[in-house]
Amino acid sequence: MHELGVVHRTITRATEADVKALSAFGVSTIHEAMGRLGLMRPYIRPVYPGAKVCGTAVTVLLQPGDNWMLHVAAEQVQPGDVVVAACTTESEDGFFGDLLATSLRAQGAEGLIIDGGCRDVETLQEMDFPVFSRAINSKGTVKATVGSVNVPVVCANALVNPGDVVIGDVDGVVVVPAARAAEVAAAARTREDNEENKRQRLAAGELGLDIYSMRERLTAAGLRYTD
Ligand SMILES: O=C([O-])CC(=O)C(=O)O
Ligand SMILES: [Mg+2]
Repeated sequence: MHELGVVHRTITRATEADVKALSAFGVSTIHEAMGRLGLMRPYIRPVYPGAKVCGTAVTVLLQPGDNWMLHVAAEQVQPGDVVVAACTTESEDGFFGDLLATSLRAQGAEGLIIDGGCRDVETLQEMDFPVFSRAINSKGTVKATVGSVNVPVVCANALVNPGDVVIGDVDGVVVVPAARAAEVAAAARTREDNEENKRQRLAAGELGLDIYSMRERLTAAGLRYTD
């Protein structure tokens, strides 16, 4: 976030196997499985219903109202990447639309996460090119000031290093450090198996109060029942 005017061409991506393992889980499960870390702020939303993405981060540091670096980033994309664009300060301009989506897809990108605005949403939906953004905004941008590509960025409150795994769905966007990807995928599997057991018991009418042995602690906390 502090290096301006730099493109790192060599990055270490999480392995394909780890990305595939994480892609089986939702954002909420992954965020819990990694110790309630890695979540972007909830103002980042899918631009159309059903948008989902999972892949390795190519990071972009944008300047406000300027989308030059997205064109620079397109050249660094490899199949399976997700472009993650942060900005040096808050900006909700429409940095991205269907032309850039066409370019990113041609390079193999899976989607875009942007702490800024996005436009051409109807076409993005037709293309099924998933974008998660902080705004939908027609306002155009210029190409005048350099930022960086593949530097560590803070995007909507989450630290993203190039090569990390980013997962987006209707619940939000979570970032898993490349070095933790296998461990987090295993923890997510355990968590999901455990949830399936709870789901069945709750559906059968058992109460959370009993499944989680809450009664004693509630009494100790001073909860009283009256008839
Ligand atoms: O071209 C731009 O500045 C952004 C856009 O609308 C597109 O990529 O289609
Ligand atoms: Mg456009």
